[in-house]
Amino acid sequence: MTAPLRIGVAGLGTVGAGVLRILQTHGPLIAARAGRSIEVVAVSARDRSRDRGVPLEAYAWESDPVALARHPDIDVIVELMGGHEGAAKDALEAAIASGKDVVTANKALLAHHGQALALAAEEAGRVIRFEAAVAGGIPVIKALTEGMAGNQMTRVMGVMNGTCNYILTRMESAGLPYEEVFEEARQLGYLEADPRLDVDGIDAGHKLSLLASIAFGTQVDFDHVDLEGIGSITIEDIRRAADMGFRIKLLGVAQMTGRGLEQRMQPCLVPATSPLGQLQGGTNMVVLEGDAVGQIVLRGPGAGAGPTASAVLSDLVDIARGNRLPTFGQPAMTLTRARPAQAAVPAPYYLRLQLVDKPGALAKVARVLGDSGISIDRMRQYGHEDGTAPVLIVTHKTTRIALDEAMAAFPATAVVAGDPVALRIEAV
Ligand SMILES: NC(=O)c1ccc[n+]([C@@H]2O[C@H](COP(=O)([O-])OP(=O)(O)OC[C@H]3O[C@@H](n4cnc5c(N)ncnc54)[C@H](O)[C@@H]3O)[C@@H](O)[C@H]2O)c1
Ligand SMILES: N[C@@H](CCO)C(=O)O
Ligand code: NA
Repeated sequence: MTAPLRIGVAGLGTVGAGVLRILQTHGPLIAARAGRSIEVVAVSARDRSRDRGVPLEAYAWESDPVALARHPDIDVIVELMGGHEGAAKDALEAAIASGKDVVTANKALLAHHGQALALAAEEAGRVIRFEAAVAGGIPVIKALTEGMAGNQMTRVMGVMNGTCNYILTRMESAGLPYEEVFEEARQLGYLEADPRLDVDGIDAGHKLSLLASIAFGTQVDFDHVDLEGIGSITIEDIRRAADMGFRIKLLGVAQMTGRGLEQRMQPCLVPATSPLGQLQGGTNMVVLEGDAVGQIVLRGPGAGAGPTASAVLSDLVDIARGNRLPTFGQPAMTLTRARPAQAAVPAPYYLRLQLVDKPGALAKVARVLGDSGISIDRMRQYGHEDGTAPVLIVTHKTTRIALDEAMAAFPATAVVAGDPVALRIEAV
């Protein structure tokens, strides 16, 4: 058998401990598959004494992750610390500079510095692999980079933040408001240390930007992901959308349009009967569309020790086998800088308005929409409450610009109470 692949693990939290557990329990199985064993030489974390439920005695301890990255007896650094600056970035750069391959679960770091790190790795003849960083245990990077290598990709999309999907589906099933379910998610330990990463769509946006790079051969461009979180989604909209046959999801969509690369991570309505509409709880789903194969739907756990470590192991086995893929599916120097699309491809929208009970109110709203070139597909009015009635409108395809123009004109009609809600309906 070939010499073992020697690894150093930086970060021994949920994922790091999960990786050690798999290596400790499945060592022979993995060695048989990889053609060589994977041996942990040294580990690093902040607190040496903490009980992680896995024995650490067999490994050397490095208190400094950068020193670990420079360790002379290590071939691969597995970075599981997190954060897009500081220790994680320093450790990756040090690893590459000292001739090591890298496996990481750190979507934030790659979303911010992916292109520079990929260039540095390729110049040094090293690889960076990050299956765990996007949709955790779902082998989506592998599917895209290898399984779909013969396709011109047309669209990638998905629900890639389990916490947000948990919150939205729990609001619907328990009939609870956002604030209450958010608190529940916090108590269950689902939220990132900074919950804005989850609920503002940032974490999912990081993941989308990485998929978009591979799918479209473009440099990672997280700054141009159009981000909108789930904080303003109300139980009322979840219920009304359900009445019209939809579910609300924090959905990421990336597609190359005639006007440039569109990247969006925002709450959208999807048909309740579609695979995305059916997705419950903390599960992730990624939809990959290629011109030759059509649509592929992948569903599975996007977080947690086992699923995320499973993805890390897949990268390690690849490296052990000598499968040395470019970071983003093609050499980093050949990735183009995408022109960001200024406006999203037109789509139908869901509009919820609180209409004042006056003769001709509906006609006034319809006129405003018509004046902005928006045509109505379906409409539903509910019973009056306190002199106003909720009205739901599903439009035909329109642009967000036209919709914003119409919404800006609503106050002048004096028949729309409060702020209207507009959500895009995604064809999935
Ligand atoms: N937890 C998940 O389900 C999940 C899923 C996908 C991706 N990820 C990613 O995996 C990475 C790790 O996540 P986690 O949930 O295991 O985190 P965690 O907070 O449980 O563990 C982080 C570990 O890194 C160590 N660490 C952090 N900063 C350090 C520093 N400056 N120096 C030395 N050690 C340091 C900590 O001591 C700890 O052992 C992150 O990038 C995260 O985004 C996590
Ligand atoms: N906070 C993330 C963890 C996995 O990246 C989620 O909820 O999906
Ligand atoms: Na993955």
